[in-house]
Amino acid sequence: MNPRAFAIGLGVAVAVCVAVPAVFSAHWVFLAITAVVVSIIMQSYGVIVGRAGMMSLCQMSFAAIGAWVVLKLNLHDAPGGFLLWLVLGGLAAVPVGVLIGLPALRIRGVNLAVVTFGFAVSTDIVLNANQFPGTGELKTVVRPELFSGDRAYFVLTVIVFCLVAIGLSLFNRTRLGMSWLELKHSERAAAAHGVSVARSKLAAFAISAFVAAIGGGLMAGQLGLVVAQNFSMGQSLAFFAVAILIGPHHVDGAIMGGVFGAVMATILERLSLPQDLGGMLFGVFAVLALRSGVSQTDFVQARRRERAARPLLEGRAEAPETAPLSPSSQKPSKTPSEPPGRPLLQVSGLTVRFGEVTALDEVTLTVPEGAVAGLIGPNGAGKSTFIAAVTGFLGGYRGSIVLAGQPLDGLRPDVRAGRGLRRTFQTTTIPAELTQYEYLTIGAGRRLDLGEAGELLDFFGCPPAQVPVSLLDAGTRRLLDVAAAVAARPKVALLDEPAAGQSGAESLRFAARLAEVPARYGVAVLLVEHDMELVTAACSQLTVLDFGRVIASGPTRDVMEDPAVVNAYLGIAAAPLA
Ligand SMILES: Nc1ncnc2c1ncn2[C@@H]1O[C@H](COP(=O)(O)OP(=O)(O)OP(=O)(O)O)[C@@H](O)[C@H]1O
Repeated sequence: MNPRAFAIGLGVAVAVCVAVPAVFSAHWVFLAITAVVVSIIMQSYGVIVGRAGMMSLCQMSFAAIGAWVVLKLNLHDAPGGFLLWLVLGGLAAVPVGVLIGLPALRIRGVNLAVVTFGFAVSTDIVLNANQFPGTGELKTVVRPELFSGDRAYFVLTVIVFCLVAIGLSLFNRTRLGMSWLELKHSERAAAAHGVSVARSKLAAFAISAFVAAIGGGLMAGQLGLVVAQNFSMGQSLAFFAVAILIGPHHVDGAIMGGVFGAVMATILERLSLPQDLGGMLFGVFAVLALRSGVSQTDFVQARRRERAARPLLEGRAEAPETAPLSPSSQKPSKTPSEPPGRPLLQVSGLTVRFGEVTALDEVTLTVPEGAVAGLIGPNGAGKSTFIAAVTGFLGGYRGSIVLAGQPLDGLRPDVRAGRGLRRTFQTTTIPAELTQYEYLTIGAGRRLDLGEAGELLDFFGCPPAQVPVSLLDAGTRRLLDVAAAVAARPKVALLDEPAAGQSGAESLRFAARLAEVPARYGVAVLLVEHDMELVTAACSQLTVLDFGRVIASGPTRDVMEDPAVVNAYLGIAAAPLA
């Protein structure tokens, strides 16, 4: 967490805790409590909707679990008191959250929304048929002595809000927390970075359920007794709309959402406007936000980050070349010809069929330690299919894939990534709201220090680490993707057309850098490219595919001069090698 933002946030919280109880009437203090409680529930939407990008319409059902546990324990005068009950209520919602999250492993988007809405509807029915504990006995929740009055209870809710915000902010910095952002944009990219998509999704459901239930428990403490309508599916829907619109994964967004959610009704009443107007407005804005895919706080933060980063880009335009290259890679037109090391990635007899189409036919290929190996071929030759099968994104292949002596067959993509196999995609899906540094951290799977991140970015010709992805052009995003793959220090990085979108000069510069990657970072490379100048400059060995079959393989120079390759791929335009 940014220390300045933390200090400001804490200062504001203290000021609010002093000012609101001192200045506001009892009615407004009560509304302020509601606003903070809703803000806490908004933070649960922030986790599941804002960060992990999953459409959950049942957060109020999780809140109901928290309230139910608090009321039940209160009814039985359970030991520990309200604060312990609150935590137990949160914990009780966790397994339910995981259970509701299980379908999310297979479905997403609107289908997931329907499943979660189904849970909200069921909860509604159960709650309407059964009273909350203590309702019959009229036994209201006993608040902690220190926070028994509404004014003091307001302070308690603010403290809980701050604790949740700090907890989530710390968690967001962990690998799992960061992985949510990538999950939101592309599950495939997350898996390629070694993120277990299942674990990441279930963790998001579990944590969001916990936070929502804490909010529900606090609501029980505020009202004394609650009824089913406090947690209705309509409420879940309305809050979801607010969350999409405002972006409660930012603290200010959660507060705005809470204030809107709690105070809107009162404001409309005071203005003599119909209550439906609030819901309609949120509905319209939420649809707009869904269409643009950007919430209000995301938009504002992105602009702020971009403004701060622009001077860095301007400075860079004056001095684009900073990373030192070793003398051996200064002349990119020369074909590297280092003797290959021991075999690192060994692919044997790889065969992939899509129905009648044989995309790969008994392909055998080896990437030696310390090498940049090239894989070329005409469109549709099977290059991307090869990368997908080797990295585990395509099951059902025949043949064997061995990395550093360990067979990988049957393993999930994220497990293969963890074993030291990273890939990039032809189409990049880097979350635009991240900074380059944050994206590198996700790719690396560990916290990089800023110096290391800066060196990597500089080496690949990317701007400084703090520059947000939203300011990068398509070609630079591809380079960032390569940097993120290398940042993980895998054994082998498989790069699928990383230089697409680069000018001729940029691509030769990239070739020089790529040729240096094995020695500099200890990462062997398999490069899929159409740019023959780049391939010639970067690769010491080459394999050529045509209609899924290997038609030539060996040192780059020999392969490029092979008549079969010239006929099938290079054609008469093949340039003579330097
Ligand atoms: N999911 C799929 N379903 C059916 N056929 C597929 C699928 N993916 C690839 N193919 C087919 O497999 C063959 C190999 O495709 P692949 O994308 O691997 O080629 P490529 O060499 O990467 O081409 P390019 O250079 O255009 O990226 C093609 O005939 C393609 O139409």
